[in-house]
Amino acid sequence: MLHLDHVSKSFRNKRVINDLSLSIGTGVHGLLAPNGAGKTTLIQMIATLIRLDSGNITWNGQDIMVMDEDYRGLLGYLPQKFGYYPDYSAEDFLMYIAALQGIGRKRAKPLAKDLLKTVGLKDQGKQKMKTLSGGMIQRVGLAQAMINDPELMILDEPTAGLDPRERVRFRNLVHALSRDRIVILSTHIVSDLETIADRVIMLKDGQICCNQSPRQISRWLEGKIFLVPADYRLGQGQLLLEDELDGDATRLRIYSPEPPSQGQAVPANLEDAFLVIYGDEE
Ligand SMILES: Nc1ncnc2c1ncn2[C@@H]1O[C@H](COP(=O)(O)OP(=O)(O)OP(=O)(O)O)[C@@H](O)[C@H]1O
Repeated sequence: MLHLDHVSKSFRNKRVINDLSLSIGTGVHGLLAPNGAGKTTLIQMIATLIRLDSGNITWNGQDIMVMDEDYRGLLGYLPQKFGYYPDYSAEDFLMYIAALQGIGRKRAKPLAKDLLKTVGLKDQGKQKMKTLSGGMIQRVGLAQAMINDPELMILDEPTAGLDPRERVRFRNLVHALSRDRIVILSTHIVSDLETIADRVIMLKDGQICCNQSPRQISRWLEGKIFLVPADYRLGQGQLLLEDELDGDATRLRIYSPEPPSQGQAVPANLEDAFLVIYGDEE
């Protein structure tokens, strides 16, 4: 169990993470927030890459900074921009990562092959990294994060820049690999989480403003999302979520705490929640 206790972090005078407390158990935890909300900062603190200004982070009750290498040994991490050698083959790159983790060559070779198979790159192991597609490179990134069979895996915006097909593939892989471990996946793409996240954690003003399952989130918005005619004028407390094309006609998808004078209630989704929570931001 990972526990964050009253964690704060500022850069210059800007408080990015503000007295944040959070407990995380097994399963996929989606960290969902717009760009600049502090996802990477939070993740880098959990990965011990940057220091907290105050508060502490514990793993099963022990301070992660005190655990030091023991903690890093159970951590798998795919950073937002993951550095690799373009002229290394995927297999050599994984062997190199294994060596950094103190895994001997004899064990590393079958391990690298095994991981490449797991991420669907069995036939690309000998290919140079620079010849792989963006989606394939991210899957190698996932494989390197798995090299020590981590109990805690952190993936920072892993689907950024991937095409929709690769995104779905990556998402399914993460889901398959999440059994019996904690996965923290940061994203600003709602669809990355809708089907695979056990919990969706949203950040606002440096704090957690939502920590629920996608189903709980939909229930929270039940009876509050409506389709109304295109000429509908929004009243107080109502929010325009998006224009929806319905046959030839456009209708407005709105959030309304009370039923509007006209229109029809529709099931809520995670995107609605994102727009309701961050609707007042740029
Ligand atoms: N090393 C740093 N020095 C100064 N400011 C920083 C530093 N790191 C982050 N920030 C600022 O902290 C805020 C949060 O950044 P962070 O990268 O954590 O957000 P994010 O939610 O991960 O967004 P993105 O997806 O754009 O990276 C931003 O305003 C950013 O400019």
